[in-house]
Amino acid sequence: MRDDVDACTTGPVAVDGGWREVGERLRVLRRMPELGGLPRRRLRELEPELRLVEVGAGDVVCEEADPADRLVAVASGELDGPVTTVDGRYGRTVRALTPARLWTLPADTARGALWATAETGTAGLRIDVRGVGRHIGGRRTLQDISLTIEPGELVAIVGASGSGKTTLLDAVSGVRPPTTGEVRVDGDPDSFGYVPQDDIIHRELPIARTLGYAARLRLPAGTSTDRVDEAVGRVLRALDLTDRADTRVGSLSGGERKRASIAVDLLTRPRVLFLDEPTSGLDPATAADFMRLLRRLAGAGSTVVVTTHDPPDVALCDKVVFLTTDGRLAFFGTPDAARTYFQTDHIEEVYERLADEDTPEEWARRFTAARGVLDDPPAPSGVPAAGGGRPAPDPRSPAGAPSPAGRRSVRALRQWRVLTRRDLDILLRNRLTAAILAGSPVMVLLMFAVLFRPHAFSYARPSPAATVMILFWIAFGGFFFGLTYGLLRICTERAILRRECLAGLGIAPYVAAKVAVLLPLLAVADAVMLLVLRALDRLPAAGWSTYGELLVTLLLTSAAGLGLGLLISAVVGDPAQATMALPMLCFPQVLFVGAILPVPVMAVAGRVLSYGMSNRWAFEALGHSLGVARLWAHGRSPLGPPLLASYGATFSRPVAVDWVILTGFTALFLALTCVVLARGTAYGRR
Ligand SMILES: Nc1ncnc2c1ncn2[C@@H]1O[C@H](COP(=O)(O)OP(=O)(O)OP(=O)(O)O)[C@@H](O)[C@H]1O
Repeated sequence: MRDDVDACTTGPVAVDGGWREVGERLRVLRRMPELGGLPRRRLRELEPELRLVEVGAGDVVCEEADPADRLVAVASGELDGPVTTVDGRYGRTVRALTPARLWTLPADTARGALWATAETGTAGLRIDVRGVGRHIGGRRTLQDISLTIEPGELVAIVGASGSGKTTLLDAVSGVRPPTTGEVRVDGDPDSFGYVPQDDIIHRELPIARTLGYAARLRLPAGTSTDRVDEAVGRVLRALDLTDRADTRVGSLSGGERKRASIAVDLLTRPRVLFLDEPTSGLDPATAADFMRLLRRLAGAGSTVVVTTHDPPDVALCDKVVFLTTDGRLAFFGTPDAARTYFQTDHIEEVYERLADEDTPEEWARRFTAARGVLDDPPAPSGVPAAGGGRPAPDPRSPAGAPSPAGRRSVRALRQWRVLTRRDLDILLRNRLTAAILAGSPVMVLLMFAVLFRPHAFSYARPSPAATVMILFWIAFGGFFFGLTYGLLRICTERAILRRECLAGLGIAPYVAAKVAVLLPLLAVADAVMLLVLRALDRLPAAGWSTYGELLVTLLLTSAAGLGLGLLISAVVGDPAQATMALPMLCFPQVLFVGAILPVPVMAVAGRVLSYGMSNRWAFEALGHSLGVARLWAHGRSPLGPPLLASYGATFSRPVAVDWVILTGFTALFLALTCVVLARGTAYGRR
């Protein structure tokens, strides 16, 4: 985006407004609706950027091809239409109808000011990286990196593909802590943003809605709805996304999605912001625009660290980190110092030099020797300047990386409420998922109806073998619904969760929100299953209390299935693995439940395993509630008594005991889910 109005119009020439111009500027800025509400201090910062220009009749004031290029206030004369706003809403060519005098301000500058004003944040943080290394799968992907990033600096990490840029960013940000060395953050970060390479916002929701939920999760408890809307509107304006506010994230272009992704972290002004290749996939103009926005964020005080492949990005940064092809530090300093150090005019040539000349060890050794005379600031007292120092961890950041302690202002209950609403919103908007959730119980019910004959529970002509199968498959149905409802819920949004944990989200509210949304749906599916099977006479006539008991049992087995599904979803890496795990989770719950083979008849190992099957307790509770022992013993089927003998005391346990066991399974699975997620998200431990 160009800063100079003369560059893209046919006529405008800057004029000297004399002493009156100086007094006029602030008044003009205040009149510009796009800047309404900016504090006087910010307007004063914009003042020098405002220019008075003259255009002749018919001259182009603003070109369609350059939407959002500038803001214009007409001092005298007439234009043939409104000029582009800061969010680029008009985007049309505007000409002067008469000779005119105009005040012009680069829209990029205005956006930067809006952005910097988004929150009255405090200064950025200083980050000391000392002797950081990382081993992945027995391989050293990062080796002995030591550098200091000052508050408010924009720093680029560059290097060849596979050189360890993302690994370094993750280590510095704490997303994946280093295996050796440490990262110290000077101060207690209460705002910490991380924007990974992938799109990591829910694709189902419109961008404004996504930001609304993100704001409610990030802004302090008690923030009013108006304030949330205001923050969302401001960030949308600052990132040129206002006219896409109601567009589903999945329907945005790649560049728009990138901006939407960073917008989430700009709702609260982060003191430190890490971005992994934020400009990849953007056209050069958008990429430059984006980097200038980061530049302004750093200018407003935040510390910003990006990885990038694009040399033009580096030019806008205060410092650049060059990595050798095997993850060593080849250089750290200003871009100008880099050109001097590598004796080249162009940053892109550094890549070639690092790849083709000398070994990575030699580059690293040379920089270690040279860094004393370069512009790397001296290490703070007590911290070695480079090369594997291992000072004692900073008590304020015990993990050797920024701690989340300061960001617990959003209470767990509030997080749970926001996440529950968001999960429900996502579920309802994703029609395919909603159809599968509603459709699978219907399909299962249809199969039951086709499989079982009516009257199996009739006292006059019971069918003991059929009653066993009906009980078992109902129990399994409840378990299966829960399992499948939970299985894809976490693994599909793992990156989003990791990012939200960095912003202060608690794991427990996250898991509790999943349960809060899915359990009522499961209750409906279970109740419908019982009602339909009763209506079709596959279940016996019995009082409300009996059916109430059956429903509680089914809901508890569904809850256990849901807990197991969420646990597996937390453990696996992606949806394909979760889907592959499904049969392995179902088989034991069929074989070791005691329906196909009664527990007393099983081999010892099978009997032991049956204790760990939640379905076993559901099956036995259902049998107890429906009085199958009495039916088999005294019903008119000669098969009943011998069958009962093989089942022994299976159905004699009080239902309440089975309920306690089923509740225990659910609690255990959910607790394990939280533990797994906390271990998998750097800041999830809370
Ligand atoms: N989970 C992992 N398992 C195994 N190796 C890994 C893993 N993550 C990264 N690596 C390896 O570590 C090295 C550095 O990876 P990293 O993603 O940090 O590089 P990069 O410089 O960011 O690459 P690019 O520019 O292509 O994104 C690579 O060789 C990569 O294959």
